[in-house]
Formats: sequence, C-alpha cells, structure tokens
Amino acid sequence: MRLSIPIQSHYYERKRIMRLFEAKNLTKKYDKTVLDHLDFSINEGEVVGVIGVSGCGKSTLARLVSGIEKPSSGSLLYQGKPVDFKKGRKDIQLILQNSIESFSPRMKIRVFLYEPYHYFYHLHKNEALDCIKKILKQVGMDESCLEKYPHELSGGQLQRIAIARALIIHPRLLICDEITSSLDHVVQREIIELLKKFVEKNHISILFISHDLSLVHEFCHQVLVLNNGKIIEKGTIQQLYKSENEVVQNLLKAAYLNS
Ligand SMILES: Nc1ncnc2c1ncn2[C@@H]1O[C@H](COP(=O)(O)OP(=O)(O)OP(=O)(O)O)[C@@H](O)[C@H]1O
Repeated sequence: MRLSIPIQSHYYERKRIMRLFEAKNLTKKYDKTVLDHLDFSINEGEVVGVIGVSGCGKSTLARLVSGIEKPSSGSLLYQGKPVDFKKGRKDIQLILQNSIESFSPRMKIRVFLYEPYHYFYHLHKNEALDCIKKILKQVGMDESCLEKYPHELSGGQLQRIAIARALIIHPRLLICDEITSSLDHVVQREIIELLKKFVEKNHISILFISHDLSLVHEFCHQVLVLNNGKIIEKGTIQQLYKSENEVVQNLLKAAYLNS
C-alpha cells in the first residue's frame, strides 16, 4: 500500500507524456448523427486501426481528426490541449485513398513536393531539391518522377508520392484513409512496410482506416471498431478475435472469407 502512490504517479506521468491525441465525446451530426460520442486516444508511435462496415463513419472521423470538418460537439486534444488546426496544421496530416485527386493534373511532381517546403519552411527551390531527393529515396522512388505529371505515374507510385509529401511536413500524426484500397496486394504490403519504417524510425503515430483486416492485423497496435457511428469495441486485434459482439464477429468472418 505504501508503495502504490509513487508507482501510480510515475505510471501516470509516463502515460501523460506519451499520449499524443485524444477524442472525447466526439460527435458529428449532418441530417442524422454520424459519429456518436466517441472516446479514444492515440499514443506517440502508436498505430491505431479503424474498421467497420461501409457507411459507419470512418471517413467522417478522418475529416474531423484532420480538421477538414468541425465536430458538432466533443473535443479533440493534441498533447493534452484542444487542437488548434491553424497552428497544428503541420503536425496532423491526412492521406486519402485516391491520391490522384489530391494532385493537380497540370502540376509536375517536383512542384507538388516543393510546395510544403516553401509553405512551411520557406526553403528556396534549390535547397528543397536535396531534401526532396532524400525523401524520394526513402519512399522507394527515383528522381525521374520529378519531371512527370500525376497521370504519368501508377496508383502505387502516386500513393508513395502522397506519403512523401505528408512526411516532408514532419507530422506527428498521420491519418491514412483507405490508402491501400485501390492497390494490388504486393504494392499494399510495400506501402505498409514503408509506413512501418517511419513509425519505428520517426516515432510518428498513425490513424489507419482500412477495411482490410489482414493489413490492420499486421500493422496496428490497437483497433477501434465503429458501427453506426459508435465505437463498439477497442483493443488489440487478438482481443477482437475474442469479442462476443456479433458485429465484430461478422467483420472478422467476412475478412476471413475474403482472404
Ligand atoms: N457531408 C455530409 N453530409 C451529409 N451526410 C454525410 C456527409 N458525409 C458523410 N455523410 C453520411 O455519413 C455516413 C458515414 O459516411 P462515411 O463516409 O464517414 O462512412 P465510411 O465508413 O467512411 O464509409 P465507406 O467505408 O463506404 O467509405 C453516411 O451515411 C454518409 O452518407
């Protein structure tokens, strides 16, 4: 009993430092309630998966966490304080399923990758070029892509460029909304391996939205199951396999049948 106070307070301190992002009572209503009082947190260096059937609110969640849309009620905390999306724009980045939509068709990849250096770091083009070459190497692309337009690259290559651009900004939290859905299995694995390296090396956190449970299994430390806008289960994927919730069991069964 005498030992419990220091141990608990030490543990609490550690937890407090590690917690990067928190959603409390997060609610979004359009004509109906799409997200209903969600509570969850993401620690530094943690990959949190979000799964659930189509229409359960996954992309809406991505838009709220990335600040594209405002919640109807509830709060979003970053390092324990309400997220200031103007100031914190750099720290939280979103990558979408169809990267081609985030590219301007008339903008060469070189310009697309230079923009964040200019906007966030005020770097001159020549100074940025060295950094761009480095990050391209890290995402497994070579310099020849710099003079190309988006339509000249494959879906997998564009997704790597989108990841490169997000990483240039040095985010602490990366939100990935179905980023591998339109890619074949080999490229999907390559993208996951790439992200794993960034998590390990740079200790970034990821909110990983996916309907592919095998990727979630392989990549995520913790998983949230959304259903009708509510979190119906959270835990490791191993814990989900033990869930008695019928919706969770059906999701796992469907994943097994599709694999
Ligand atoms: N801007 C909006 N206005 C009104 N309703 C919306 C809006 N955006 C999303 N919705 C509704 O919110 C619900 C959740 O949509 P959302 O796209 O978040 O689901 P999802 O789980 O990502 O689906 P999917 O897996 O099919 O992409 C849907 O019923 C959708 O019609």
